[in-house]
Amino acid sequence: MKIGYPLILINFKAYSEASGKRGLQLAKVAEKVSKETGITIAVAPQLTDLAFIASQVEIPVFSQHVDDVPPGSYTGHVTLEAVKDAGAVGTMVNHSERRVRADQVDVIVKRARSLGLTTVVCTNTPEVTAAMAALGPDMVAIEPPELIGTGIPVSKAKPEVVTSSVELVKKVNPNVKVLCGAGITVGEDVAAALRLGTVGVLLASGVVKAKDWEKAILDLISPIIKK
Ligand SMILES: O=C(CO)COP(=O)(O)O
Repeated sequence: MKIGYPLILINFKAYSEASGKRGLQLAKVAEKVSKETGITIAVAPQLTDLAFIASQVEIPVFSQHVDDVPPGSYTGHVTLEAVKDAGAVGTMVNHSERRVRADQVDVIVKRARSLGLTTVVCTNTPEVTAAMAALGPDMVAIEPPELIGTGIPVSKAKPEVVTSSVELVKKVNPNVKVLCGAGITVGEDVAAALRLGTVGVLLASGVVKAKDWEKAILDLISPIIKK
């Protein structure tokens, strides 16, 4: 499954609005808009819904988290192999709501690469973004935790955090793509994020909690749809 840029990655988190059947409905809406516009819209459903959703849509599906353990006697853990078997194209790592240690990120990124899985490592400051970029993920997603869920977009409230993250990643590992997230809800927030040098956004409540998912997604991508 090809991931194009700019990328819109919708994190369903543990929101009841996007779990079970509703999660599939939202993924189908994302797929519809992606197919109609040619913009890559990826989804990160709850783990319990991942395999079912991945089997029903032709857009990239990510896990929200994985553990740094191999298959084996690890009760309650989530392995990279399991999310790959479930149909995921990749995984988020170290989200501020599901932090893991840097040494675990290192193991996960290396093992994901060997399995052909795409990694999006979440970070909270430019310095942490640089450190995580050094581990060689496919993407980093800079998300100041204090803005998450506020509707106050990082790309407008803290543009300097985004630009310094982009600049540091260019220095440390220019192969790593930079996303940003936290408070992103409308097209202008996405346009601002792209102007700051990112190649996409990671978001949740602006879509998951919207009354009209299709309208919310179309608004988000309105600045990037080929005129
Ligand atoms: O945590 C986030 C995405 O992973 C951002 O959340 P919001 O889009 O709800 O601010």
